[in-house]
Amino acid sequence: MTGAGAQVIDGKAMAADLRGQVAGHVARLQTEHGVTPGLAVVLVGEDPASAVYVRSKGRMTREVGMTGFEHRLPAETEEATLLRLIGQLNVDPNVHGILVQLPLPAHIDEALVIGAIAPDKDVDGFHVTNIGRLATGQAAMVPCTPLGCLMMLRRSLGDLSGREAVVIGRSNIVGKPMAQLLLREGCTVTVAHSRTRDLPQVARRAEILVAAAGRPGLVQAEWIRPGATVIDVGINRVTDAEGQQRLTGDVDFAAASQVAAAITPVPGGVGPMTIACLLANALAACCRAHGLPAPDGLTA
Ligand SMILES: Nc1nc(=O)c2c([nH]1)NC[C@@H]1CN(c3ccc(C(=O)N[C@@H](CCC(=O)O)C(=O)O)cc3)C=[N+]21
Repeated sequence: MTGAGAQVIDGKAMAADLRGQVAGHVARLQTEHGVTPGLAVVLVGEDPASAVYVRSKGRMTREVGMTGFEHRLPAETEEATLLRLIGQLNVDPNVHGILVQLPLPAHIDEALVIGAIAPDKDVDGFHVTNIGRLATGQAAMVPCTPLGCLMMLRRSLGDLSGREAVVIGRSNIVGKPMAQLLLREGCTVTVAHSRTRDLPQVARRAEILVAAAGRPGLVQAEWIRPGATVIDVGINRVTDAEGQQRLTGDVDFAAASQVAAAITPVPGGVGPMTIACLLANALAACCRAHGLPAPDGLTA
């Protein structure tokens, strides 16, 4: 079962397709209801990697026909100032989704800031209300990265129920909500992390392996059960032997491809789907704000 070469799940193409569907719904909302979804992105500080994501989010927001609002605040912005801005965005009828780019500077309490976002505008799905809704099976705004991963898994495997899933990583933004989503799909879910004993052996149980540890090349070929579907959430900036900066995942892609049945690449896998799901969440938030049902199939 090895050596055949895994099917590469094309996140870039899936994301373009999803954005196309979002654009269709945005156009329909405009003609039938005179409503344009608005997405506000707040960036505090000058982190260059963050600035790149904010720019591509802004471009794609406009490409699908939504209104993008960008708020760039200096790194020394006071917490109270940021909270005041969120308060204004919460009541702005033209803003249906709010994303505060993380991480925030150390002097700002992230939990306080996320908690200040109106849950129905929380397109990241980070507010405790949305996490609680997800965990109890209520309609929730689902975090974009796990949502994108789920869509790719469904595309690759169809029904996920009864599958053995292992998530490596227990972060609030990926590992924990990913585990909740897989549980909701009927998977048997193990959440492994840096303290897990014999991580390779635990990983080898997985028919579905989600690597979200933030450690470049952590997952080796021997960690993978033959025929597994591998989702690589890692987006690590590394310097290669020639001194070139490049992006690499948490999985040793070349080696893993010889064992897995299907695998996502980095770049071009989870990253583009994350942004497309953000737009899908903003569309859903806009629909609900106007008493309309969120379009089927675009969210979880
Ligand atoms: N509140 C909040 N929500 C986020 O969703 C959030 C955040 N904060 N902080 C930063 C991280 C990072 N993130 C990425 C999204 C897409 C790509 C992406 O599309 N990457 C491309 C490559 C881009 C490149 O070449 O740099 C790819 O993987 O193919 C990367 C990173 C969202 N984040």
